[in-house]
Amino acid sequence: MAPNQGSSSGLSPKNPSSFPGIYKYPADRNLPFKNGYQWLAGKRKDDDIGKLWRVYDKLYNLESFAHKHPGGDYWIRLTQGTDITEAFEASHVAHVKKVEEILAKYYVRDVEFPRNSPYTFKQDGFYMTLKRRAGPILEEVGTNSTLQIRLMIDGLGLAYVLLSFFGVFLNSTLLQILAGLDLAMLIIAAHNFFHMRDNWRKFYYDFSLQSSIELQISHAISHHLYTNTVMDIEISNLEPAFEFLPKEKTFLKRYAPGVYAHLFYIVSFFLDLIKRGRAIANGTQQLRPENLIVFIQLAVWMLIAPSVPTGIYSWLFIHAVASYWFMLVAVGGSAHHHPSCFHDGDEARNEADFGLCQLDAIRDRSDDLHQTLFVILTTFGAHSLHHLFPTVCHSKLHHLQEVYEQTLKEFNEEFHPVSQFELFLGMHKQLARVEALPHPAEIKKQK
Ligand code: HEM
Repeated sequence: MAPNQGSSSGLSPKNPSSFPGIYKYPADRNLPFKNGYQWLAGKRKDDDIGKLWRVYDKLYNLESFAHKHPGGDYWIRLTQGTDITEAFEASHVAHVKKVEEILAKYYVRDVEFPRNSPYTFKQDGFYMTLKRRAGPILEEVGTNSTLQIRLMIDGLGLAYVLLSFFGVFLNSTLLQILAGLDLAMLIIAAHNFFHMRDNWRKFYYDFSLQSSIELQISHAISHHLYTNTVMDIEISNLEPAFEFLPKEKTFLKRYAPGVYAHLFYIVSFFLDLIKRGRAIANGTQQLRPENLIVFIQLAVWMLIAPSVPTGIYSWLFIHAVASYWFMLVAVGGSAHHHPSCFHDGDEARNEADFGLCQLDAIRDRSDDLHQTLFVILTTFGAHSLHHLFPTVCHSKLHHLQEVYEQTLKEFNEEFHPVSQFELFLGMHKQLARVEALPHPAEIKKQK
């Protein structure tokens, strides 16, 4: 199976990606109502390694290791039958030697065909150099959450319970709006926790109509590891409403989202809930206990509200506010959809170093360096460092700033942050963009 030589001319089944590395159009990419589990099933077809796990060009049998995995058994179980090279490298920054020694114990055999991924992890490349520098720092300060950040998220959780209770009980629109905003901030904070070593705070995510395990697949495994490529389900899930990849688009596709985006943000969580219900009903997804949290909320609110219809209305209203604010921050002001960010279809680097490709697909916010941890935690801040080291708690990322800047300098790489307002405008410009960006080296020359 020879890799297809991709080009910058856009996407088609024959030429699926800017990266020569992606040589198959992702299986089931365009399935309607697709969820993360179906994305993984598509990846299993593409990676084509049976029931084993692939890391680089070796296959491992991690079946008996899953329950011993310090990061949580579900990462291993979910990814059975797939190439986990990106997940393996990006998840383990401290104690790398120990992790590699454990992996070696589960070796089965070599694999003969190339990885269906564009990314490289050369030892003298940007990412592995930075990782080697970050390792000892993280071994000293730890990767886990601090008391301060735990108090922040628990405070948001408590505030949500109180605001929603009194908002529904008193039928107060103001308190319900505050509850919805608090819920959106709570789940953005919970996003930090579902990336990390297994911990219960990830379940704060399930206080909303979204689901922590679904996001662990669609966000942590798909979006984080294949950012803005055809393999990023956060891109394909929004299509055809939002077409972020640069390619031929009708006038409506380019400009109409500016009109309906805000309506979409309001209903987005409800669409996710309907999609989950459908997937559970047709057996492509299992009902999990945490999926019931939102229905328990509904039942309690129906009981404490002045009337049953008011309880139902309050539930719809609070989740609509949460959906709107979350989507506005996550999509409307996303650090990935500025028109200067790489999107599949743009010209790719010749050497697709994993870390540099991540950075090509991100624009940091210019004021993040001066922001409080609370703002970083509740607005997807410090995005570049978070993408490079997703399993490291946001409270520890600042320890890596110095080696990050030093390594960028040594590799002669610069990534200019932009303001939050530019990110909001940029998202609409990216939707309208049909021209491919030139090669990153060309962009640098033009600056
Ligand atoms: C889908 C692939 C994988 C994912 C997403 C993943 C995720 C994680 C996460 C989130 C942590 C906690 C990191 C931290 O606290 O710094 C972790 C730790 C760890 N993982 Fe994995 N992992 C994966 C595969 C593997 C494999 C294949 C092995 C070895 C066979 C492994 C061995 C370990 C070990 C030993 C630790 C503890 C490291 C330490 O002490 O800091 N993981 N993993």
